[in-house]
Amino acid sequence: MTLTGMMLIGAESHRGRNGEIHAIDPSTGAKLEPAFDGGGAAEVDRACQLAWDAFDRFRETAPEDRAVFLEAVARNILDLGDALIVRAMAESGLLRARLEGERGRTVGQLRLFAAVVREGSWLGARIDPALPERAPLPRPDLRQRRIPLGPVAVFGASNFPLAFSVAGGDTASAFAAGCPVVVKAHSAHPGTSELVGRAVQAAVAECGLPEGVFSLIFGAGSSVGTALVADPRIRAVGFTGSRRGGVALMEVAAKRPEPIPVYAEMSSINPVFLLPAALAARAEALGKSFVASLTLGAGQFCTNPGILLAVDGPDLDRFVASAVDALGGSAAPTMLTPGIHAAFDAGVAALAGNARVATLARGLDGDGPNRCRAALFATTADAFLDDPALREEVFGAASLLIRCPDLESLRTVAERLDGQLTATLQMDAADTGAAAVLLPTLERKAGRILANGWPTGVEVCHAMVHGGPFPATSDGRTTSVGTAAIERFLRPVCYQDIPADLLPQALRDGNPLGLWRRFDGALGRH
Ligand SMILES: NC(=O)c1ccc[n+]([C@@H]2O[C@H](COP(=O)([O-])OP(=O)(O)OC[C@H]3O[C@@H](n4cnc5c(N)ncnc54)[C@H](O)[C@@H]3O)[C@@H](O)[C@H]2O)c1
Ligand SMILES: O=CCCC(=O)C(=O)O
Repeated sequence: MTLTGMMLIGAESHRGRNGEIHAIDPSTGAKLEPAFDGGGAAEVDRACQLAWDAFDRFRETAPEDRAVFLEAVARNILDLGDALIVRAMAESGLLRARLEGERGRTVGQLRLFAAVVREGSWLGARIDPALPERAPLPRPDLRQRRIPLGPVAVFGASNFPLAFSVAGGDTASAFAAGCPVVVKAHSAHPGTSELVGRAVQAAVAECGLPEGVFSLIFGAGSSVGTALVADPRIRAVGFTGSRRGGVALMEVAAKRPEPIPVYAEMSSINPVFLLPAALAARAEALGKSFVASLTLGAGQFCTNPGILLAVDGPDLDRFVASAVDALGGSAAPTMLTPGIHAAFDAGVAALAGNARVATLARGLDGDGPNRCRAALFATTADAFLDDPALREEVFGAASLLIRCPDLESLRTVAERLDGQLTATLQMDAADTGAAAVLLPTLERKAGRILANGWPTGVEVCHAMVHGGPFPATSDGRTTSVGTAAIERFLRPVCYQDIPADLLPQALRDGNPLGLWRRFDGALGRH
């Protein structure tokens, strides 16, 4: 497929007039062709109107039809073949194996949501039949199902050009819920976005859905994103990116005459607790596996282990020696964009220049622009508690070890942490007591708690939580990965004494969709 540089507004390919966006190959610094047209208020208005016009029809598509649509998107992405991988490699600096894996995750995610849509429990069907004889008052017939919120604005993320972008988890879960989607493409990978966007656009047409189910808009800067979130026809937002960007969009959404939910995944330093017995038993192995997680994909994961906490002593010294050795020999991969590389270098320079922080190791330098030289720093619990700057995310392969005098201080530091996507315990059986003391704190701080693993690499499944209290996300009640992500885009409606032929299929007598429903309190296929 030849790239055109045009936006996709419903079924049309559309030329924009608001400047040009060029992808940059971060491994060379070279501009990539073609130029992509920037959109503006006119494109936002048209895409939102089409999305609104499509909403009532799309939300009442039969579960089977919506599932077939999600599967068509997955198939069309695979049909793009190697051209998609080659373009994504050029635009992101990510390696082929990583992007092929990410494509598998993206397609698998779409198919998983198709299965969820077919299964139907997301409809949350409940029926409390009328009790006309009840005294002192009769009960009316009450039936509840969940309906989609309306058109969703999705912001593609720079660090997962497939799995968190145009047809990534936000889009898949919004489609599954029955919401049309308007994507604001990330300017780091416009070609990848156009390719995937065309795959989605074709699926909409193949499935006979209204064209406004999907649009894709480009735009440098903040104006397109701001206009999209402010548009009254947009009813929810999915975002993965910087804390600054996410908070700005939360403010736009909150100031609307009708505020809407923003599901922004923003900033997390993912603490890892190295508990004493685990350190005593396997400090060297932990040092190596930590560096493997830290340097994966140049550390450009929101789940990257950005701080380590441990009780100081000889076992921690063994961990440090092993980690320093592994990190000192780690190559310098290309980062996603010059801006992300500059932010990483600035964050590392700030830590290196902090009088209460020691630089333990730096990775190898690399030839070429935008290289990520991994970094490991150390500080004390007191310094960490005193200095809020030490709690900020440095996006990339940088981590800070907090040497704590004892387990009590480990817990004090844990209590001071901001909200996190993950918290990890490296523990052996003899650490169970210490872990049990930390657990209530970690539950309050994080969306996912791991034992003896590393936080990078998020499973897409039913039990996953990729979320957490602010600033990890804007709304810690939800997840952006896994099938529970569909919940973000639904709301309940109760039908009281509504005549049978007006009821939605999900709530009709005889259960025509064969759903699991809660009937008078009992769950079953009633
Ligand atoms: N949490 C994560 O997973 C994650 C992922 C990628 C980047 N980041 C962080 O974000 C930094 C910048 O990277 P990025 O470009 O991917 O993220 P970003 O937040 O700058 O941009 C993400 C998207 O939001 C839009 N946007 C940003 N600010 C906006 C505003 N004020 N109003 C309207 N739209 C706005 C951008 O145009 C882009 O489409 C990185 O250095 C890193 O610190 C975090
Ligand atoms: O960067 C955010 C997502 C991280 C992720 O999905 C993973 O670690 O697999």
